[in-house]
Amino acid sequence: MVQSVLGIVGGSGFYNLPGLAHAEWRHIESPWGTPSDAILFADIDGLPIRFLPRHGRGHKLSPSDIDYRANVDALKRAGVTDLVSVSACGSLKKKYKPGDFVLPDQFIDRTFARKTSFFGKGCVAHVAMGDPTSPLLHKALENAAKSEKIKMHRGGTYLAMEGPQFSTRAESNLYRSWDCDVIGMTNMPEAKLAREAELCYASVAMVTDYDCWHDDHAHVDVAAIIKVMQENTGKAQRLVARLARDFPREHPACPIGSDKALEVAIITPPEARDPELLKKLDAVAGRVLG
Ligand SMILES: CSC[C@H]1O[C@H](OP(=O)(O)O)[C@H](O)[C@@H]1O
Ligand SMILES: Nc1ncnc2[nH]cnc12
Repeated sequence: MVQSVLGIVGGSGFYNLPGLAHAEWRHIESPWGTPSDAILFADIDGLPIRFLPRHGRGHKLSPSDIDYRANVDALKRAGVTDLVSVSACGSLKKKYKPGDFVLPDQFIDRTFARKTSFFGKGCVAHVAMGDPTSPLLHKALENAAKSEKIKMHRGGTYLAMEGPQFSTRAESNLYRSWDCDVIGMTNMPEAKLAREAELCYASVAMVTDYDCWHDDHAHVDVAAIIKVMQENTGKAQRLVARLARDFPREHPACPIGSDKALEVAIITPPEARDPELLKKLDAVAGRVLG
């Protein structure tokens, strides 16, 4: 049996998880770089929780400066089996209002200045990304939202842009014409790397604004985002606490195979693999590389 360890990546405005038992910030080293911050080790009703503030406490890292590989690797080293991202996002449709929570089940990656894979020269792997999020995590998050009376929309496409500037109106309308639902700057390559690390992944996208396409709303700015985020953070913390209390203590096998993603992904044969790269892959791919 594999014990569940719930990882939480806190986005803008979500830098701490107060009131947890046995809470302790621990620095985890990663061969991939420097994680955004120490990881808060704690538990809720006996379920181990590992919390990492994505931009660091004090919001010191922009979306392009975050070392997503180091973050996912450090969370894997900290024992995480299931990873929930909590993010601020802009709404690309009228039906998603500031304060609403969305559970995206698809992503479009428009980022271009980030390291997107643990694999490469000396060990090539191609993981499946057709279904990038975990249906079991979605169900658990939906139930937690229901119990906490938080409005949540299940499903939708999250457009990940590079930033740090917000979109032009032409870009925003382009993404709307692609039928995207919400926009943010961080869930890619995070979701790809979580899959490579065989972590079940889900993102809670908390709507803070209507980006810049909506005639009846002012264009997005950070002050407005912070205001909505302050209202949202309490809700997000309640959601996480409820999710943890009701979470299965034994990690259930992922119905879409996220927790076994590497079994059918590595194409480089053992004799051709680079030993230096294999050393760095000890946490994310140790299960299959031995
Ligand atoms: C502070 S507004 C823009 C910023 O907020 C979101 O971050 P996160 O996903 O970590 O909550 C968005 O993606 C941008 O990075
Ligand atoms: N409109 C927006 N675009 C990109 N990232 C965001 N994060 C919050 N609102 C956003």
